[in-house]
Amino acid sequence: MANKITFIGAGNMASAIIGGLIDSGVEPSTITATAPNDSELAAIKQRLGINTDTDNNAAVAEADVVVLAVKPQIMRNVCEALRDSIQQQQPLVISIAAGLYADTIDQWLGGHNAMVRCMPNTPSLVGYGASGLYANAKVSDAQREIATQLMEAVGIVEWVEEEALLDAVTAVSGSAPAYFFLMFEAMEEAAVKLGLPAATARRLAIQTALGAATMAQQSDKDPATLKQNVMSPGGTTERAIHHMEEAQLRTTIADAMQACADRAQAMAKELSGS
Ligand SMILES: NC(=O)C1=CN([C@@H]2O[C@H](COP(=O)(O)OP(=O)(O)OC[C@H]3O[C@@H](n4cnc5c(N)ncnc54)[C@H](OP(=O)(O)O)[C@@H]3O)[C@@H](O)[C@H]2O)C=CC1
Ligand SMILES: O=C(O)[C@@H]1CCC=N1
Repeated sequence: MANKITFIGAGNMASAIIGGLIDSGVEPSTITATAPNDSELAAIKQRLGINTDTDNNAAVAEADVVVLAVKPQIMRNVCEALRDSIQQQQPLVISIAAGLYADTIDQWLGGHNAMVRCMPNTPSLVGYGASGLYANAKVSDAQREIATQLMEAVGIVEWVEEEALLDAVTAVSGSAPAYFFLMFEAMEEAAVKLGLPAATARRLAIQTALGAATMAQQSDKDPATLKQNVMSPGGTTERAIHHMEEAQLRTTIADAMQACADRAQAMAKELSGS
């Protein structure tokens, strides 16, 4: 693992990764996070015991790895203000921003940087993250290994060799925790209509998702077979699944994921000015 990691931005995604890193045994004193707002930083410092700074340049000065974790829309200003420090320090730069090309960020940072683009997701907080990674040509094998170790500390890692595939990663894992949370909301609402107390419904739905995910992960059977094993002929599950297929749930999911990937691509074009 790298000696010193600095996160530029200390919001939802950065704090999920930092929380996961600390739980996996990374020493909090080796991590620094920045944000413009002192009170937000005080809370994260107290909760996680890491270093914090409102000065991005100072936080980069001794970093081996700099994780860019601000919103895509402000990335340009943040990077241009960091250009001299990054050029001097030459850290491995990892951007977690959706829809921003490695080349675009590299240019904003002055060029010739070792850049990894990472698409993580928020379950990193609990060690169940799923991250897609892409490296530009400046990234050495040793730096790839550092990026792998960093993100494996909070979940699984898949490398892609074509940057455009990160848009698909965004659709299948980066944004996808929200799809499952929507499913929990919908199942809870429906179960309440069926008469269950909300808290009971929520517990049952979440535990069932956990069980299904764990089975799908551990079993040598594919999801279609596992689904079939729940569907007794003429029984209850068959009726529910038939309803979902009739309502074109698969098409809805495919369209939603396409919209997600399209949005990532459109953001990259808008924000790079191309
Ligand atoms: N949320 C998610 O599930 C995922 C997010 N991402 C990517 O992660 C990035 C961050 O998203 P998310 O964590 O959700 O966003 P948040 O808004 O939660 O976090 C952004 C952080 O950046 C800070 N910030 C704002 N301006 C500056 C600045 N000039 N210098 C340093 N820090 C600054 C914010 O501080 P303040 O609050 O004070 O403005 C905040 O701490 C985005 O690029 C997004 O695309 C990727 C995958 C999943
Ligand atoms: O919604 C977004 O734009 C970010 C990127 C992936 C998850 N959240």
